Amino acid sequence: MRMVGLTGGIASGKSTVSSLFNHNSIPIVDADVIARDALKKGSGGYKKVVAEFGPDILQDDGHVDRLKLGRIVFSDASKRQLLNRLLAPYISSGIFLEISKLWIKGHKVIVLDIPLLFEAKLDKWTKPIVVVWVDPETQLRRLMERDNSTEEDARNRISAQMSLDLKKSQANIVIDNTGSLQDLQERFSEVLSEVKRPLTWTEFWLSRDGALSALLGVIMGVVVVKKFHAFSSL
Ligand SMILES: CC(C)(COP(=O)(O)OP(=O)(O)OC[C@H]1O[C@@H](n2cnc3c(N)ncnc32)[C@H](O)[C@@H]1O)[C@@H](O)C(=O)NCCC(=O)NCCS
Ligand SMILES: Nc1ncnc2c1ncn2[C@@H]1O[C@H](COP(=O)(O)OP(=O)(O)OP(=O)(O)O)[C@@H](O)[C@H]1O
Repeated sequence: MRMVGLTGGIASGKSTVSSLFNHNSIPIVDADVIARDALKKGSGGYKKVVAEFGPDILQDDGHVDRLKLGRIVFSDASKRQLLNRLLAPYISSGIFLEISKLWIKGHKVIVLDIPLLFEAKLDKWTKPIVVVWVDPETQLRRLMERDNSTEEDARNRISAQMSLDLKKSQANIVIDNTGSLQDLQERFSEVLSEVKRPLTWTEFWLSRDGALSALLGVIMGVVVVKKFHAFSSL
């Protein structure tokens, strides 16, 4: 199985690119969705986070006030590290579970949309790594427009992540998303054909069909050797 890593900076356009993959029948594992589940009221992650951050981060209905928690962690690196540490086991096991489900279904190519792919050192499990890059002014503008946030909040969120230029330098494929959605669609078509090229042997053996072929090969090998032994001892 080929596990494509999709990452970038906040509001650089990862979700937009991941929906293009989805429209082309390539399944997505979305770490933001898994992280949201990990903070759902009553979950293990929720309990740990509330125990550490206190009930002040809750809304009246008991759900986490994400805007409030976001303001706290994106303006304080130590609080952010604490939140990351508390949620990391739930997020990584959630990612593993989603990958396993797709493996069982026999998918050959999947995309892991993980904003903190490099920061969480998950990059070593994915190849190729696609980084969605935008120039800093466009990133700030799109983030403020999308989240209806102040410049200060937006800048805090951007600086909570590894620099987008550093991510770009570690990518196998870069999508420059500074232009229009039409430009993005054109670049995406090139990327899609790269991502869909035939699997390498390693990727094939890591897929469900490859693993089953290997298992079948071993079983047949054992049967042939046993038959040969039985025949030669006559
Ligand atoms: C702090 C929280 C509650 C804010 O929620 P909110 O709904 O405002 O933002 P959302 O979850 O949609 O995240 C938006 C983007 O913020 C960035 N981001 C999220 N968490 C982090 C983090 N810990 N460090 C740096 N950037 C982050 C990502 O680019 C993400 O795509 C939430 O982001 C959270 O629980 N973060 C910790 C979990 C995590 O690490 N998520 C990223 C998955 S790899
Ligand atoms: N090429 C583009 N032209 C104009 N707007 C765009 C373009 N690409 C993305 N956008 C818009 O920019 C915003 C950020 O994009 P998107 O939500 O895909 O980013 P993201 O990287 O997934 O963000 P996050 O890290 O917060 O999950 C969205 O409002 C999206 O509609």
